[in-house]
Amino acid sequence: MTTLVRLNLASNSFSGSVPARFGNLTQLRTLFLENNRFTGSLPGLEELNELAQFNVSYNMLNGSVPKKLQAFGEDSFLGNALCGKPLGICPWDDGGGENGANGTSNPSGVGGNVIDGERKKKGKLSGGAIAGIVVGSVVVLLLVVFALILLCRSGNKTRIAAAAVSGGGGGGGDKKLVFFGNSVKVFDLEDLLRASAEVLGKGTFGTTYKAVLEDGPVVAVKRLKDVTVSEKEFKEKIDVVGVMDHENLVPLRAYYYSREEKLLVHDYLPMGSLSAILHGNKGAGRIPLNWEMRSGIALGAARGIEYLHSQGPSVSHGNIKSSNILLTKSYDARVSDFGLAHLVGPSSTPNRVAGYRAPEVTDPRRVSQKADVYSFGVLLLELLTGKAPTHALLNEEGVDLPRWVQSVVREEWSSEVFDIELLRYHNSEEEMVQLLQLAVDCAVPYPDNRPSMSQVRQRIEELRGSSGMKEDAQDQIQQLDSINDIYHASSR
Ligand SMILES: Nc1ncnc2c1ncn2[C@@H]1O[C@H](COP(=O)(O)OP(=O)(O)OP(=O)(O)O)[C@@H](O)[C@H]1O
Repeated sequence: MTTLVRLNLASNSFSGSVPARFGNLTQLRTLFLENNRFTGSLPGLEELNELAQFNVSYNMLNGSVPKKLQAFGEDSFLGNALCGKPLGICPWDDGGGENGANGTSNPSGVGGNVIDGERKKKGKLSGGAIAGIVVGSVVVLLLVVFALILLCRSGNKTRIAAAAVSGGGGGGGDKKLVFFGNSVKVFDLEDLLRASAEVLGKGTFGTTYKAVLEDGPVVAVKRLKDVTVSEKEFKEKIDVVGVMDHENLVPLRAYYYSREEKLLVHDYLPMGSLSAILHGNKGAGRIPLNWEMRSGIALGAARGIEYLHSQGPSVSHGNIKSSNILLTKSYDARVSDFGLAHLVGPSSTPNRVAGYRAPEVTDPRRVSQKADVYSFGVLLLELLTGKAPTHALLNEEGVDLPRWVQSVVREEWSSEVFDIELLRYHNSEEEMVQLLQLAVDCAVPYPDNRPSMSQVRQRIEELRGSSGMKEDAQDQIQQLDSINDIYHASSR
């Protein structure tokens, strides 16, 4: 039978699948199977190299035309559910029946067993498809590597520009940066939005960026979130902030207000915040803050807050904490973020903010001057102990500083209170104890028992002025005792 050259079974009622054994008829030149009821897919017939005439039209075949048979015309396959060259493209293929390359086809046919079709698609990819996938994968990989290199080089560089501000975003296009007082207008909104920016951190009121303007200054830009007040009220309140002018405040240079976006532009202080310096880098290369620096920072911050309070009895900072005490290169303190607590809605209070909050404060938008004094007292405790304050109930790391100091002082472990980095300054122990007492005075639970910021500033000036006076250990113990007494009195 292998020498058979012509097989014509056309126009019978043959059914079942086309026998794969036809593939053994290697001398076959003619194979006519049309007008039968053959079902299933066509076998590959790989060995039929001599085949010149072929017809399977008007059967019930399905699947793709094997590659070996694709040279025959359309007429050879009509009246079936076959696909691929020379018929239409198979739905599971994009290359004209390439599935049949190895003599296989979809056995279940078009619209038949989809899972099987999928299996074949996955298992029998053409050379072109494989090459495409390889090239595509390499290109994607290169792009990812390139993007990673760019990311590493630029740190967390970004742009402040939001669609809303850049013009088309509905109502922002005609708005401008509003500058305060003597601030030189060396840049405009476009410059600001074009500037390369770096996220400094996310706070209670929004995200703060460091923006480096082309041929201009470096500024800190805060994108406010949850601003609840109207534009009129915002302008009134921010105007009050804008006119504040003191060497211990971070000046507000400009603001931008649109429906979608509210930006505040401050001077950028490269040394960062007291919080970062106290609690940030604990490893090698860390510059420890000595006593002189710490008491100087306490004094600078106290002067800044005293100035704010001097603007009127209802003027308070509202958010005193160590990340809002920024430092110059000579470690002078600059108080930032004043007046913002009155602009934004009562959002969830982060743990680190709650640790500074006076017990009587229920609405973070209404913080009295005495509540500022409480927060400043916690800040002093932070400076002295080196510990980050958090609220006792929310405590994850850090401590409820007033309570902790109270418990330590009660046990009379005086030196335990102070930051280990301060313990080497033996000559300043008395000043440290005095500052500790002041901190405790500020953080008493009853607002009326707290000193004013003027008194606080004065006491810091005095204790710094008394440097190197007496070193009487007995005195220090007495002072610790008096702190103890204050706590006992305040908790009664
Ligand atoms: N003008 C500035 N110069 C340098 N660093 C700044 C400046 N303003 C803010 N930062 C730093 O950017 C970070 C984010 O500040 P941001 O004020 O947004 O949040 P926060 O101080 O942590 O919290 P909050 O919003 O409650 O004040 C902080 O580490 C802060 O010290």
